[in-house]
Amino acid sequence: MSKVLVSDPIDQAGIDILSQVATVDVKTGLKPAELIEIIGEYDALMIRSGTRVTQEIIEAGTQLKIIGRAGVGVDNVDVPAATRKGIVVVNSPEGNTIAAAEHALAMMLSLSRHIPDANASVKRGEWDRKTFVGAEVYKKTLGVVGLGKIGSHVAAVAKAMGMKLLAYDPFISTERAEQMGCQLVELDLLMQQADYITLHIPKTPETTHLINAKTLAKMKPTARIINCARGGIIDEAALAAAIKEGKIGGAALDVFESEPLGESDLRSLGKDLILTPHLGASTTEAQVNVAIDVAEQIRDVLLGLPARSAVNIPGFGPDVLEELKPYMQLAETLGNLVGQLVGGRVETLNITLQGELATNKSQPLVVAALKGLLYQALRERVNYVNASIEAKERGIRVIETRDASARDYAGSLHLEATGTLGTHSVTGALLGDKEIHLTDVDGFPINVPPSKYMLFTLHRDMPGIIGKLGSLLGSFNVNIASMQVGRKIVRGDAVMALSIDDPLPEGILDEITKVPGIRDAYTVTL
Ligand SMILES: NC(=O)C1=CN([C@@H]2O[C@H](COP(=O)(O)OP(=O)(O)OC[C@H]3O[C@@H](n4cnc5c(N)ncnc54)[C@H](O)[C@@H]3O)[C@@H](O)[C@H]2O)C=CC1
Ligand SMILES: O=C(O)CCC(=O)C(=O)O
Repeated sequence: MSKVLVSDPIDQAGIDILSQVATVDVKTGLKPAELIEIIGEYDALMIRSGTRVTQEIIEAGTQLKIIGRAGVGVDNVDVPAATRKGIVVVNSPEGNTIAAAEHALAMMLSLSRHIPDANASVKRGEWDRKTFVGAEVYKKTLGVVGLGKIGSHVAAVAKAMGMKLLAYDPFISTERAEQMGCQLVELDLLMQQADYITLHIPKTPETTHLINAKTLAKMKPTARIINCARGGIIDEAALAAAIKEGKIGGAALDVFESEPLGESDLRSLGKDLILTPHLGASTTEAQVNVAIDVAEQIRDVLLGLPARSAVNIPGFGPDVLEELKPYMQLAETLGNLVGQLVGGRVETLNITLQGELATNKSQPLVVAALKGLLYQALRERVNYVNASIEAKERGIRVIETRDASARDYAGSLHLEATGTLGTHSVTGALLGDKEIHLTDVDGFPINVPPSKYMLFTLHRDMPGIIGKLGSLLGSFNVNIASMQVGRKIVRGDAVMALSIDDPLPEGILDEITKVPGIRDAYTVTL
């Protein structure tokens, strides 16, 4: 049975799902060295933001197949290191969207009305109504930095509260922003004009200290900034100074450059700064959502199925996967087959997407074909995550072509591989949307379903050759399940595709190529 380590607090709903297919150990609060020591036993690791999955931990995770982040941000996982090792990294892109958006809105209102400090003063026995005079958000301008899932929800609620909306997001269109009632502007303008600024962007090298002394200096002295996205997007020292010097109206932070927050100037600032301990996703609903979402993906991957939200398998979104699922196996089978026909080192793989596939997203099919192609070399070590990297590292050039005019089948794939030993090609399609058929080998039309053990010959189409091959195989006790010849002209060159019940015994290939008329023979295990 597989083993899953859960190293951060995860809702029981997720543990229950994992327990259907694996032994689950919940060990929270592990130090990095402790995690390194035990991670080698586990097939999957499930985390929240508390565990930092470094390259060292990934290297030690020799059995790891998947890392599941029960949340959105995967900045606490060394994703490139996981990808190199073929480990799938999944997250829950939507499970905590509402929770994080509502936390940002709560921060905005709390800041405007000084709720945390007013509450603390009443609890101290005071009745101070002067210090805590606030400001309305109605008709004020909210600047949303990052108009993705969380930013959009914040914008929708803020609009309903009567706020004017500016947005900065270089990756969305003006039309999309307008649909959400936002005017898309540059960051500088947003910083200058907004009364409230809320950040909803990932932490990347480009967004680290995006908000710094210079950008803070552009804000109105009354404006307030909220960060419920990631620590480090705001330069904390510059922010503390700006608040202390009264250069801005205030800030609310849920996330910090280093978590848990240690010694910091931020702790000593008064009512114009609100701090929460990374609570954006901490609602009962969100924790159930993300635990189920990620646990289901871990379960699926452990069962050999694809994950719906893998962050390191480009182009494998759930909608694309659903559409291409039947063709993925076709691409993988053809890749495996052509790799074995070519033998040796492959230098170039030409992939032609034909018919209806010509208009589809092709990346998953290319990855599946490469996974098949590399199977002989890497066996179980190649998967959808690392197939492209492995191909690149082996110097395999991938050329993609589209041919919408090919109409024999709704959609078909043609793979041509060139290696040090020569060039071979295979074409395949789906019958009845499901059943894989080989429709062409080396330019010769055939129509056979692939089987586990196959023999292909390139021969001269002449009387007696099939009989001779049949007798030879019989003399080696090889049972033929099916056989088909593909030829272009009568008595010209031809290809024979045989499905056999067992692997070919040693030495028989040489005997086959000695049969007069047979030029080449290839045995394949799929
Ligand atoms: N405090 C908490 O507990 C939580 C924090 N988060 C964080 O919130 C952030 C946003 O999450 P989602 O909305 O789900 O992500 P998302 O991927 O839906 O949206 C992010 C948006 O940021 C934009 N963006 C990327 N780089 C940018 C840049 N340099 N400048 C401006 N915009 C840029 C993207 O185009 C996208 O529209 C993430 O960092 C996530 O980790 C998410 C959930 C809970
Ligand atoms: O696990 C958590 O509570 C943090 C959530 C978060 O920051 C995220 O989903 O990106």
